[in-house]
Amino acid sequence: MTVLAPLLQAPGEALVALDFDGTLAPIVADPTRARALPEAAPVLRRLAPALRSIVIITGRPAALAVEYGGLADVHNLTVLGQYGLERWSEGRLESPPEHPGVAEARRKLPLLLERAPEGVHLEDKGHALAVHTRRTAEPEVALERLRSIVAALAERTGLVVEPGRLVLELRPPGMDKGRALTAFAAEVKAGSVLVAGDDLGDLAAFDAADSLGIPAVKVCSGSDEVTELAARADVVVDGPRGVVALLRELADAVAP
Ligand SMILES: O=P(O)(O)OC[C@H]1O[C@H](O[C@H]2O[C@H](CO)[C@@H](O)[C@H](O)[C@H]2O)[C@H](O)[C@@H](O)[C@@H]1O
Repeated sequence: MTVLAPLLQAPGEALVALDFDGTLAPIVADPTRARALPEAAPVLRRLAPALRSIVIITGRPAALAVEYGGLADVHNLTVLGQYGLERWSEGRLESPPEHPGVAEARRKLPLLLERAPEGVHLEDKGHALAVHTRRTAEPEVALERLRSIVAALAERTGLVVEPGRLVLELRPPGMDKGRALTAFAAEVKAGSVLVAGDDLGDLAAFDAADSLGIPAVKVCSGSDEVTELAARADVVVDGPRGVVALLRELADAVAP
């Protein structure tokens, strides 16, 4: 029996919740160059009318995920960006005022990173700041060295640290992918859910899927970098290509 069986009982009530980087878009060294696989948008366009809804829950700014995903013309799609702070749907973006701690962290981080290993780079997402180590000579070592510096700054600025794939993000508290998924599933009255992710931030969405009280399928977009999700997933697929193949299998079943 296919792992998709819980959704196939009543596809019109099914919610598909997807992460972006590492799930729809292959991981690359420069975050500005990440793009969803070209097959992703067409399969979502095919799937969306047959399902209750599709939601992308990402650490990216919502508008950027739409742009990098080529998703602007996918209807019945909502993008919850910045771990749920932002919302994009049908071309409309809702974004809250900036947390004051972000401005303070933005001012202080450059000085704190002055002695960081060569290749550490800062991504300013407006509502959050991401410190990346992927482009350093020893990314894991660099990440460990920066952990306490970033944690101390989070403490001083009222932000929280969101760890991810060779990245430490400083972002506002109060929202995460689990809360975002729980609220969205209730809003659309989902009768079943498929949730797919690759990174530590997606664990909260896995937890939420298990607590919704509806049939849930947890999909790990597998990688050598993060192993925690595989242990919790119903199925592990081969990175973004595997995720898109699974979505195509779903589309073939519900929107032939
Ligand atoms: O929730 P997501 O959609 O998975 O976004 C999480 C973070 O993804 C991005 O960083 C990751 O992907 C980069 C591009 O492939 C890669 O270079 C980096 O090492 C990864 O951590 C993004 O840059 C962050 O802003 C997102 O929050």
